[in-house]
Amino acid sequence: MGTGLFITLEGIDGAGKSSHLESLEAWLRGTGRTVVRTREPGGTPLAETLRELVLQKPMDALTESLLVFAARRDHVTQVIAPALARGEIVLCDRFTDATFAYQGGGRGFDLEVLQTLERWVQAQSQEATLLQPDLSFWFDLPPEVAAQRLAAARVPDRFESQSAEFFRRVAEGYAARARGDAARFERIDANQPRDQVWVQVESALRRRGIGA
Ligand SMILES: Nc1ncnc2c1ncn2[C@@H]1O[C@H](COP(=O)(O)OP(=O)(O)O)[C@@H](O)[C@H]1O
Ligand SMILES: Cc1cn([C@H]2C[C@H](O)[C@@H](COP(=O)(O)OP(=O)(O)O)O2)c(=O)[nH]c1=O
Repeated sequence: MGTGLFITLEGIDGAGKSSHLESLEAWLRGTGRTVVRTREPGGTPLAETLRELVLQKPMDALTESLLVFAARRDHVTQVIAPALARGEIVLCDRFTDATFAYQGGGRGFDLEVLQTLERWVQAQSQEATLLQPDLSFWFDLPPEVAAQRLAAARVPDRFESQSAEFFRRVAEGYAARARGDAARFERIDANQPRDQVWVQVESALRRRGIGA
């Protein structure tokens, strides 16, 4: 892998990720680097097709996990790894932490199976390590606040229409993942006005020497 930078945005639905993506992308471009903005599930024609299925069709948790990891495999090989090898910044709306949070936490699916799929999909040729983000922003917002924001905002998809209890488990899934890899995560207190949320994002970037 080259000297690229892999940044992901995570959090429960309604936590405010999309609201900050554009400013984040613009800020990163302002550092003079090329930015590839993408999302999961999705980011390639095949993965976007799989996204439609995952977001719309009923299926069990193993099928869901296999489809999000199949989408991820295509995305990693076609888009993410090549961009990082060119030294670019990849800014991705969700990645594998979302699988551990939604399929693992929310749906209660076997974390060991998810770890196996993660190893298969994120193995890097000729390297012992897995491809992982360099930095993951975790927009942390109480599920009841996220639900209030979403109720005012949009028609729910298959995940957004889940119960408050589901999102409490998703949030716990994110918390567990963040505990397991504390150096990679920046927890953002998303229960703040937008400008205060942005201040936290920007100061984390500067603290890590990105754009300094
Ligand atoms: N800091 C904030 N305070 C109040 N409302 C917000 C804030 N950030 C985002 N919103 C609103 O909450 C809703 C969900 O935000 P969004 O960015 O779409 O979340 P996500 O992409 O994480 O699902 C949107 O209607 C958005 O305008
Ligand atoms: C990446 C990923 C997303 N998801 C879910 C979380 C979201 O509810 C949904 C799509 O995410 P998102 O792009 O945040 O939705 P929106 O465009 O509506 O803001 O997919 C999983 O369940 N597992 C995964 O591995």
